[in-house]
Amino acid sequence: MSKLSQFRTFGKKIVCVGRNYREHAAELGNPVPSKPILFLKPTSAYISEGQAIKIPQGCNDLNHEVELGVVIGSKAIQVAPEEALNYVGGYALGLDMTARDWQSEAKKQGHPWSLAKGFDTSCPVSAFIEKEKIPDPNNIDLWLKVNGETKQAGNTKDMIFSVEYLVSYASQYFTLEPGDLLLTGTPSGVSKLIPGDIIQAGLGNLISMQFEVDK
Ligand SMILES: CC(=O)CC(=O)C(=O)O
Ligand SMILES: [Mg+2]
Repeated sequence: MSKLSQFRTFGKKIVCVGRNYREHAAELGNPVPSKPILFLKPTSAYISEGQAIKIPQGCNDLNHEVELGVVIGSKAIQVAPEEALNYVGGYALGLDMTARDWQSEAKKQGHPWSLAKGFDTSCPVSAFIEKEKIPDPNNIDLWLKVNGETKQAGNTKDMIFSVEYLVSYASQYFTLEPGDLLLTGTPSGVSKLIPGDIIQAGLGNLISMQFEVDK
């Protein structure tokens, strides 16, 4: 195994978990899942601070979803939950930007969520966070404000599936590689954004970030 403490970067595939908080599943009228719901975003979805979030053409209900991101540090293939944290290289804060109107339509039609979740700029991320700075990823606050008003305030202790379980589960199906990002699902409070909105989000007192929705 590589030296995880030397791992500093990310930017490869984005594996996302859906409905990992009961209150978020409830606010969208979705059932609580019995196993993790996984979907992917393309690497073209990444943006970092200083870049604007673009509302994709034709979307009328762009939502924010603040999420703990787990950065994979070494190749993980079918790892057990007990071993899973050994494959984590660090963390990041991520936004799973969602075209909610497109997602609702896709759900009705039984179609994939790729456009609703994977459009350009749909994955704003913070800087890399050292693994040692988050001794317990299953108990950390995450928050999001829009134009200074708190919209989301949660804690990863309310996740249905733990970080260990999610890394293990995803690794049963996808080889997780160094630099991959696992977004662990959003707490409740998602809301509609409009051009010019300023999003601020943070992970405990560790890190915060700001993104503007393109005017
Ligand atoms: C309903 C969703 O959009 C699922 C999702 O991404 C989540 O974080 O939960
Ligand atoms: Mg999400």
